[in-house]
Amino acid sequence: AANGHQVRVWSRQGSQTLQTVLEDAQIILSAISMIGVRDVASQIQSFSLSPETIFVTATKGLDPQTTCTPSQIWQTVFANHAVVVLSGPNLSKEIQLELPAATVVASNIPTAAEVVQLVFSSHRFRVYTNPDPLGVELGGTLKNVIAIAAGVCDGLHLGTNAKAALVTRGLTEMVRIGNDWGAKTETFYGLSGLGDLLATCNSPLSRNYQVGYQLAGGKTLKETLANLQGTAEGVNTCQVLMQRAKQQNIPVPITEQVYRLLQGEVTPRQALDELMLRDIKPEYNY
Ligand SMILES: NC(=O)C1=CN([C@@H]2O[C@H](COP(=O)(O)OP(=O)(O)OC[C@H]3O[C@@H](n4cnc5c(N)ncnc54)[C@H](O)[C@@H]3O)[C@@H](O)[C@H]2O)C=CC1
Ligand SMILES: O=C(CO)COP(=O)(O)O
Repeated sequence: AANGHQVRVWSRQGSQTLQTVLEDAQIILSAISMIGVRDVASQIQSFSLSPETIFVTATKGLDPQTTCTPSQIWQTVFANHAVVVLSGPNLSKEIQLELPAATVVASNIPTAAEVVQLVFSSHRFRVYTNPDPLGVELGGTLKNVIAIAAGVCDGLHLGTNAKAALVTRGLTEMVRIGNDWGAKTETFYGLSGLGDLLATCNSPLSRNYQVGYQLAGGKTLKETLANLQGTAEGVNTCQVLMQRAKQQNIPVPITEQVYRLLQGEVTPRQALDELMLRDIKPEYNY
């Protein structure tokens, strides 16, 4: 809107129908939480859209049934449309305050990513393109699980060394899973991976971080989620990730402890001990 584009917003709480809001849209941006993506995509499928309409997805989650990413869902439903992933260290409260931020847009159709880059770039929002949509999307999605762990780390007052180790080894875990999925390693070292890790693992504005912090303070997951404003996608993502890591035999020790903590199988302190007492090993298997 700040760039002079006509913007219409739809939410299921609003008075306008989805069809009215999407009429003649050149770009459709979805920031629906993961749980609603498939439902909203199938509603839109029955509308008549211009073949030029570009879909942009900002959701950071994984489909529990299929392990599909949100962009894979949009692309399956709208096979003939360009789909662009938008992801980065973008805590919405800061963007609302017009503080400077950067993000990444990625698509299999580079010209579509360039259109979206132009539309969203402003003197307060710097947008980079990237040719690896899967990596960009997985960066934003997988870091939510590490942000829960980072909240636990701070909630237990484990110190800066512990946090640095956790985030760094968390990134290694993200690269491992991402590579197995087909994403490029470098993408995870960019804004949508490392960048988003730095933002969400260090900010109480992150809902995923808040979940970990509250659990470390002795709250149950139910109590924590009941008091949370917005969606902490990492809770569901962690389940999907564990399932996939087991199937593919990928070592994900941090994700596994977050999973066990969310299931109530370990306390935050036990999860910490389990991580610290693992077999010693080289940092990388070159
Ligand atoms: N791409 C990026 O840089 C960022 C992405 N996100 C992601 O954006 C998504 C939304 O985050 P927030 O806006 O903070 O969460 P939120 O919980 O505040 O909003 C999600 C919205 O989705 C709606 N929704 C859920 N199911 C629906 C359905 N079946 N039909 C219609 N609407 C439905 C909810 O009513 C809610 O209004 C999350 O996946 C989050 O991880 C969040 C921050 C930055
Ligand atoms: O992804 C985000 C910012 O980039 C938002 O993080 P949370 O979903 O943890 O609030």
